[in-house]
Formats: sequence, structure tokens, C-alpha cells
Amino acid sequence: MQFVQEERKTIKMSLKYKRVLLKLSGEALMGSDPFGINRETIMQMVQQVKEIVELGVEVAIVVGGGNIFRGVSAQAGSMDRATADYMGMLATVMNALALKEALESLGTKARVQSALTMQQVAEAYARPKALQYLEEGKVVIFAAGTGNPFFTTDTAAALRGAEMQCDVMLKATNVDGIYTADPKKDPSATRYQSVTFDEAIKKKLKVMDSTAFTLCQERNLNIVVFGIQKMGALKSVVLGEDEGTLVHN
Ligand SMILES: Nc1ncnc2c1ncn2[C@@H]1O[C@H](COP(=O)(O)OP(=O)(O)OP(=O)(O)O)[C@@H](O)[C@H]1O
Ligand SMILES: O=c1ccn([C@@H]2O[C@H](COP(=O)(O)O)[C@@H](O)[C@H]2O)c(=O)[nH]1
Repeated sequence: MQFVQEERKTIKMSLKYKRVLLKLSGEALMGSDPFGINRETIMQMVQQVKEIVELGVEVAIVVGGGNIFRGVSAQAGSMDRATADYMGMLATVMNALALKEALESLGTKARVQSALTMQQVAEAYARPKALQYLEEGKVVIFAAGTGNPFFTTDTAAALRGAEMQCDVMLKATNVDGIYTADPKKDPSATRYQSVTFDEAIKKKLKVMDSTAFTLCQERNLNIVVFGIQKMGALKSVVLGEDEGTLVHN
């Protein structure tokens, strides 16, 4: 017992990041299913979150909604864009609730705060309360993006990451970093170990939208894009090991 505690203390000292904003892709939650939430996949993800919480990392999460609905998707058809975006935000609330349940099933305390008020379902977003939860070691899951249409959850992640004074934004996705081109479309694309914000924006690297990149750049909030499918990847990132792609000023 004493040995385990000592080991944790040593690891805590060697953490590269002590407070992180983890952006979980909605699409990554589908696993190999065509839509929705794959149970095995979500459990694998929360297992990784639990692992870093136990190392002493404070974790805030923004989850996407692409596994259920996107305002710009074909499903939205000719629907009014703002209405479709509100549907997309509601999709992120479902993912947030599923994540909270999954985390708590492993004994990791978590709270959901929503940018759209729905008091029967989740707490409303309140910055001081969220900061308090983080200091108490609870995972805070931010649902409903920014609460405004015409944005994405990547931008919500940049916003909450800056508000929560996180050391870094970790974009967990289904690719293992940023490539010279979309690796799903161009098999000859190669992965960057690091890239500057200016380069990422100039080269239009579509792994994230430019509003999110610009906000992170302005707030000096570095980003690490990495693949969440690989077990232990999240821990490697917070320990500062060579994992994914670093985006910096
Ligand atoms: N240059 C690039 N490097 C890496 N990935 C890229 C690049 N260009 C486009 N992509 C694509 O970006 C996607 C990563 O985004 P992700 O799935 O996290 O999207 P998202 O819109 O944030 O997710 P969601 O809406 O599901 O939360 C990958 O599916 C990848 O194919
Ligand atoms: O601030 C926000 C965040 C999201 N939306 C809508 O939700 C969907 C799902 O988010 P993803 O980032 O694509 O996972 C998005 O397509 C928007 O329709 C929003 O309107 N505002």
C-alpha cells in the first residue's frame, strides 16, 4: 500500500499536464457501430480517464455529438440550420450522460454541466462550481457545446479549456494525430509530431475547425491530437511521452 502511494506521488511529480480539457469525439464513441454509443468503446475510454484521474490529473471533458446528430449532416437535410444545431447540442447531452454513468460505474466521480439549461437532466454551466469540482478531483463533463448554434464542440472545448485554465487541450479522436492530409482519404499522408497554430490554420488541416484553432492560439492553450483507441494513450500524453501531434504557438 505504502509502495503504491509512493509510486503515485512520483508519477504526480512527473506529470506534464495537471489540469486537462479532454475533447472526446462523438464519432469515436461509435466504435465499429454505424451510429450511437458502443458499450465496449465507451468503457475503454472511461477506463483511460479513470487511469489519469488516479494519477492526480484534474479532468474536464467536452464531448462531441457526431455519433448521433450534426447540424451540417445529410440527416439535417433542408432543416433550418439553427434548429439542426440545437439538435446537435442535444446529442452531446446524451453522450455526456452516458459518459458520466460509465465513469461512475468504475467508481470515478463525475458531474455534468450543460450550456443549455435542462434542470431535470443536468446542472447548468457555472464556472465557479466547475472549478470547485475540478479541485475536488471530480471529472466535469461539459454538455451542449457552447450553447449557441453555428459552433462546434471543438470550439466549446477551446472555450471551456481557456475558462478552466487548463494546461492543455487533448483532442481524443479516431486518428492518431494530425496528418499532412486527411489520412482517411489520402493513405500517403504523413503524421506531424508537432505543428504550429499558424501552419495548421494556413494549411487548412481539417482535423479541427479554424475557430477552435484560433481561440486556442489566442489563449496560448496548446493542443495534443491523439488516438483514443490505443489503450494507455491518454496516460502517455499526460506524462509527456511521444504520442499524437502537439499544436503550439
Ligand atoms: N489533416 C488531418 N489530420 C488528421 N485528421 C484529419 C485531417 N483532416 C481531416 N481529418 C479528419 O478529422 C477527423 C477528426 O475529427 P473528429 O472525429 O474528432 O471530428 P469531430 O468533428 O471533432 O468529431 P465529433 O463531431 O464526432 O465529435 C478524423 O476523422 C480525420 O479523418
Ligand atoms: O457549440 C456548439 C456545439 C455543437 N453544436 C451542434 O452540435 C453538433 C455536434 O457537435 P460536433 O462538434 O459536430 O460533434 C454540431 O454539428 C452542431 O450542429 C452547436 O450548434 N454549437
